[in-house]
Amino acid sequence: MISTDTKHFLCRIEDGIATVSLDRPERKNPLTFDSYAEMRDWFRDLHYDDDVKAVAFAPNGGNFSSGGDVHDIIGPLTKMSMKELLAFTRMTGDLVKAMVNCGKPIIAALDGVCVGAGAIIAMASDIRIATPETKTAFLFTRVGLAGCDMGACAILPRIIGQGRAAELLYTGRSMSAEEGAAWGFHNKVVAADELLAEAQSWATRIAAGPNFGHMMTKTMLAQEWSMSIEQAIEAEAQAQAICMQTADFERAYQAFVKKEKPLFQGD
Ligand SMILES: CC(C)(COP(=O)(O)OP(=O)(O)OC[C@H]1O[C@@H](n2cnc3c(N)ncnc32)[C@H](O)[C@@H]1OP(=O)(O)O)[C@@H](O)C(=O)NCCC(=O)NCCSC(=O)/C=C1/CC=CC=CO1
Repeated sequence: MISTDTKHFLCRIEDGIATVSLDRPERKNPLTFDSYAEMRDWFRDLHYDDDVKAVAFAPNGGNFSSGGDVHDIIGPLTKMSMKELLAFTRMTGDLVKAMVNCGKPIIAALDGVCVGAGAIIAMASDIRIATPETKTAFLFTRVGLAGCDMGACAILPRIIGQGRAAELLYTGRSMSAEEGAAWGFHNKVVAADELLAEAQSWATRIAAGPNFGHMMTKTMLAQEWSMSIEQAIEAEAQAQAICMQTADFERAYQAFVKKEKPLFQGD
């Protein structure tokens, strides 16, 4: 196992899975200016890291994240110029872009508090596993802001539908794990003591697949929403043709012929 902890979050890499978590459990893991930027840079770099095939984004101390740090961020924001404010809001949006553009599937393990920017990180992940105690709230309106933060109005309706997204983003109310599962936000709900193993098991299963193909799937999942069906079919034709030139595609064929299970290597 390799430990690549950063200044603001914990990171362990084992068998191609990076398990990361925010590291301020005593405050339920809020994000500071620096931790947003560090995480954005980490996801940007991860796209090019061949040692990591998938990410498990874990809670710490029973909570996922309490969102933007009220003392480090919310206070100072009230005194900033428009130029400084825009630099901040663009930087936070860049974290979501980095997650979406990173070609590695991200499995979020959500427990306890998952609010504000924490809910956004959950939303920007590919798969979400929760516990019965998980409470997810896009509570931006509760701090006097618009619900449309970091791409929420584009991404959340795709996951749970426009009406439900509107409800959560206008009211800032908490979505329970049960509701999240019924609405398609949570892929699965498990007991808290099973959560991390469950998320890592999803990550391991996905990492054992054709990683180049996964990168294409992730890219297409993100990009095809703004395409016509014709454009989407053409984009997938091109993506799949490229995948047909990979060694993993050849391996799958050879394994089928030999009646074996393919061992994908991501090339
Ligand atoms: C609902 C809560 C998250 C949790 O409530 P509860 O379980 O009762 O726990 P508490 O006792 O309130 O909290 C434990 C201690 O942690 C401190 N704390 C909690 N949240 C934060 C935070 N976000 N920043 C800093 N510190 C936090 C809390 O003060 C306690 O410490 P003490 O014991 O020393 O007092 C509840 O805590 C809560 O509502 N927290 C605030 C949530 C919030 O408003 N988050 C920010 C939303 S906005 C955002 O996420 C992002 C942006 C980015 C983009 C643009 C603009 C703004 O913000």
